[in-house]
Amino acid sequence: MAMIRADGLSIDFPLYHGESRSLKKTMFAAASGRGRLGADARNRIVVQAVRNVDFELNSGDRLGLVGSNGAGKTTLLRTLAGIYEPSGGRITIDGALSALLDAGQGMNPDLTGRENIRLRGLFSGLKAPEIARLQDDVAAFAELSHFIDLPVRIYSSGMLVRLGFALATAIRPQILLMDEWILAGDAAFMGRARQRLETMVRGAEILVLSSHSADVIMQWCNRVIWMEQGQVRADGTPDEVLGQYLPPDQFLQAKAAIAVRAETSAAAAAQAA
Ligand SMILES: Nc1ncnc2c1ncn2[C@@H]1O[C@H](COP(=O)(O)OP(=O)(O)OP(=O)(O)O)[C@@H](O)[C@H]1O
Repeated sequence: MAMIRADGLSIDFPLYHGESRSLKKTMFAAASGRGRLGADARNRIVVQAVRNVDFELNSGDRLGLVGSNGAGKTTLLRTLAGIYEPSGGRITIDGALSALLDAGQGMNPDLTGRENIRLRGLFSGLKAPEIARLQDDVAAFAELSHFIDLPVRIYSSGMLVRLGFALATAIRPQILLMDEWILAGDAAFMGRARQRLETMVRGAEILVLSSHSADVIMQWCNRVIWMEQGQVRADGTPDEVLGQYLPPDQFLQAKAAIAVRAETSAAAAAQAA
């Protein structure tokens, strides 16, 4: 069973040369009222990107992170991925984790798509027949046709997203972290990506997704944390949290769009039956 727990988690970024008295003054003045700058134990000025955050996620939780620019969503994801060390508090993670934080992350741009898949398979300890299956699965899902045998550096951003997503979900992680770059995929890909993710999460895994799109959060998540200035402002179901986070008209619009989509797919399923 997968699990993630954050206890009193804080992440500070020191601002170098912060010892300078005039810079300190300027920074504190610039931040007055926002409360995002502080000083660490060595009296350096720090940006407090995440402050005292607590949550626990268990198998089946699909968490959406929302909040304005600079709220701390990406920093939180990167810390869960092990890229940043907490400055305070702790994170406990139980389960194999895969992070999709940048399109092209972990890929060698000079290798072809197929070679990159092979590399990832080798890195994950797979044997030759398993790597061959992985290559088939990823190539089929990413639908890159002949581009799969061309260097990744010539891929469009959408192609890179398709390959990255297919790869990250092919070697079934128990915990998947995603930043919103996945939205660079086109509508048809997004539909297939959601299905693949739903199958994965139905197998009792955990998803953490940061996005500015209420639509995506409503479709993909069953829990939402609203972050502001590095802190948790609200934590609950998508309806509870997005109802507070979004202006009323935008919330109703997003709900209506989801309802229409559900009706359309139910009608399509009935027709196919
Ligand atoms: N490497 C860094 N060095 C210094 N400050 C940083 C660094 N990374 C992020 N920050 C600061 O931490 C705060 C949180 O940034 P973060 O990128 O986590 O926000 P976000 O919620 O993901 O924003 P957005 O929606 O714009 O992507 C911001 O004030 C940002 O300037």
